[in-house]
Amino acid sequence: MPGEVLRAAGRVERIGEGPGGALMVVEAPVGRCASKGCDCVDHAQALEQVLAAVYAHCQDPSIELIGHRVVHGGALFDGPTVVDDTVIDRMESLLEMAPLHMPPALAVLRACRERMPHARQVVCFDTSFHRSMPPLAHRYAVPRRWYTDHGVRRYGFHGLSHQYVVHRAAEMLDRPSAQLKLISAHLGNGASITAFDRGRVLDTSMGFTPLEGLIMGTRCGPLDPAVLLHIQRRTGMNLAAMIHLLNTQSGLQAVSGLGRDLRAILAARAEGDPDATLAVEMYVHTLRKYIGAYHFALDGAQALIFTGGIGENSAAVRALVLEGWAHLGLELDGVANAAMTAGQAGFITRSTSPIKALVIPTDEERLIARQAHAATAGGQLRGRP
Ligand SMILES: Nc1ncnc2c1ncn2[C@@H]1O[C@H](COP(=O)(O)OP(=O)(O)O)[C@@H](O)[C@H]1O
Ligand SMILES: CC(=O)OP(=O)(O)O
Ligand SMILES: [Mg+2]
Repeated sequence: MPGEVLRAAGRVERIGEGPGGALMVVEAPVGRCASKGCDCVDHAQALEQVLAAVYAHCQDPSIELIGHRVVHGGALFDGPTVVDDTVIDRMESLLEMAPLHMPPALAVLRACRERMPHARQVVCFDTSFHRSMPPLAHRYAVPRRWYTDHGVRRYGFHGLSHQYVVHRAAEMLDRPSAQLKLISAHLGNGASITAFDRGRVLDTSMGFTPLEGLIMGTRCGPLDPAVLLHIQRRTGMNLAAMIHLLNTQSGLQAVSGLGRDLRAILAARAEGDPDATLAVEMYVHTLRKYIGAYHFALDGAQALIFTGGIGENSAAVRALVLEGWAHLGLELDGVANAAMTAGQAGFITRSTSPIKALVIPTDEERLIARQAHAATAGGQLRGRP
């Protein structure tokens, strides 16, 4: 049906729009994604559900194009890319750089190629939007050879989400994005914040992998790398095991002791649980530090965007982050903030506030659909060979 969007278990959508036949968008999930209607208990189950949804569509000859969200494009991909064997090989070489995300994405990509050979596939990368980031932000101050020979730099992630909400914010502010300085906070299971400077990314909080930056559901965010050496000396644990713990057993889950779902942590905080209270305080404190830093790095942002499961749905977190900034020119409208409903986009600052704050539901799938169409228009192939 034209215009129809089917949201199956996990993140498979069939979007019946655009030129030619139907298009399916696949986002292999990382863990529980309850806010989008998926009831999986763990990552393996989520992957199983996505594959089942792919198989359910595989007899459908009208699906001509499949768009995939892929988290890491490294230095090998700088835009949406039509998939062939070489592309798969290059993606294989990036597996280690996003260990939570790349294996399921590749598994789903392979399943789609095998089961739906009639469809073209396009991979759309979280990293592409951040390719415009200047060296002052994307370089780490480490030995030069790490950069030139080993690709050690800030890549940045959630680019599909940041790009989508920046575009929507420009519409809502009625100004071209080339004139806007924006801060976009994507707060989901993974979380990152991006400073957008009049058409390009100035800086973003995730780094070489999606581990750096903000405190997340199960990821640590800020950490002195010397901690790894200290723990290795004291416990004998190897580096791979530590990185695994930093990805899966850290963040809100580690501090609260209550798992990664911020809803449960906020509920425990309301009951006076000290670990839950500390987890929320650390989460908000880290976020406020980044917002302050980016506001100054941009020489003054015009608007701040909240998106992702937490950014879109938690008025409490938004209030904790934004309270007390009137002296900087951001006047929270507490009533508008509390009144925001799921799926709604809108302003949560007073109309007189010089700096605006907006809630914008992200739609990575829609941007993937657009990018997949654009990448296949005229048989054009993008990305470095
Ligand atoms: N009302 C809410 N209050 C606080 N947190 C929420 C709320 N609704 C959803 N969340 C959080 O959003 C997270 C999921 O965000 P989402 O962006 O959908 O995830 P993902 O990063 O997997 O795409 C959940 O783990 C949950 O902690
Ligand atoms: C890059 C990343 O962290 O993605 P997600 O939030 O989907 O885990
Ligand atoms: Mg997400």
